[in-house]
Amino acid sequence: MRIEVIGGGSLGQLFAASAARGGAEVVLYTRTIEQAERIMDSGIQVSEATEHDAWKIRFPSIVARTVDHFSEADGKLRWIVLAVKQKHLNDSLLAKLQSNVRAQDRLFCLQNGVGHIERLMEALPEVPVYAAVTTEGARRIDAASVFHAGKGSTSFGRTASARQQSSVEQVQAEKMLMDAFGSGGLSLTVSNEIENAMYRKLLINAVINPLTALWKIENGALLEKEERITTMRAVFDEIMMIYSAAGIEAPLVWWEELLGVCRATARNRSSMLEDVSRGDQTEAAWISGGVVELARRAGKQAPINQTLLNLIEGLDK
Ligand SMILES: NC(=O)C1=CN([C@@H]2O[C@H](COP(=O)(O)OP(=O)(O)OC[C@H]3O[C@@H](n4cnc5c(N)ncnc54)[C@H](OP(=O)(O)O)[C@@H]3O)[C@@H](O)[C@H]2O)C=CC1
Ligand SMILES: CC(C)(CO)C(=O)C(=O)O
Repeated sequence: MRIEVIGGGSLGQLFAASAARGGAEVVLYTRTIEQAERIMDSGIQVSEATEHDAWKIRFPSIVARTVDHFSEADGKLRWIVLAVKQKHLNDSLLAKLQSNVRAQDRLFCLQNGVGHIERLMEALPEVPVYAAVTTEGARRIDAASVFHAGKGSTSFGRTASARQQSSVEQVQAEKMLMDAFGSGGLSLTVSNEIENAMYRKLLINAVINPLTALWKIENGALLEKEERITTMRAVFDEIMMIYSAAGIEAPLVWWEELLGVCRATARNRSSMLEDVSRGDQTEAAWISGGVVELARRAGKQAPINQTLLNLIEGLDK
């Protein structure tokens, strides 16, 4: 089996290096030639937070090329791990996928937020598209090294509109993927309710990310002031109202779980705070904007999430 990872950032380096460590044949596609050459020369180093340890994976266990070399598979089972950000999923990358990804391939999408799975399924109607929801935390150090900041797990599955009776090939392909990543140190499980995981993660990101980015605080600091908790609750309640109108099952215990994520990631700077601090485009359009779109489709308004989106986009360069 071959695993091809598109995007050599934080998650891309972690997933590519882990799959290679687990014995899969791995190709990592980078945006720049400099990064591909650097990885071919020195490999990828992964620093583990928990083990105070670092490990390295080198050519020939891992091959790096620029994304211009991404092409059709040679008939072998191929998983394509899409590890770019939402903003990178532009027409040019979609066209590249349309030209080179076939029905026998499988697409594994790690993006936070919503909207991308529908878009990919529409662009690639023959291809099995899997949504992946991960609690792994990774931070790119440089072109060839990554910090595995938080050890988590990843659920993956096909959304209801695409889910069919599992074929033997599908079950085998999913098992091979789980085995490869499992041997490399990443825990993956197949989920038959991936939407539930996606909407739970969307809610967590839609509350934590814009507020931490606007207030310029670490995740744990959200719990330090009454005004912050009251604001979080207002965003949470609006999303729960929209989920209910959209027919999305969302238990109230998600509030406690959200507070738990703030505690568990207390010293983290959210990805949106990081993007805003660097002056980069954020994923707000697919997070707060994703909530606004869900509301629109359910015939509801989302004034709080719309305002958060405007505030964040107003900051963007
Ligand atoms: N990091 C994390 O811990 C987590 C991230 N996620 C989600 O995963 C997704 C990826 O996040 P993350 O890894 O942090 O993002 P990064 O910004 O670290 O990585 C994205 C990478 O994609 C590369 N890229 C952009 N366009 C292309 C292209 N056309 N072809 C090939 N490579 C390209 C970028 O290259 P270059 O640097 O050269 O521009 C960059 O290296 C996001 O949607 C995020 O929300 C989810 C959970 C946890
Ligand atoms: C869970 C959380 C909020 C952790 O920081 C995250 O996913 C992010 O920063 O994007």
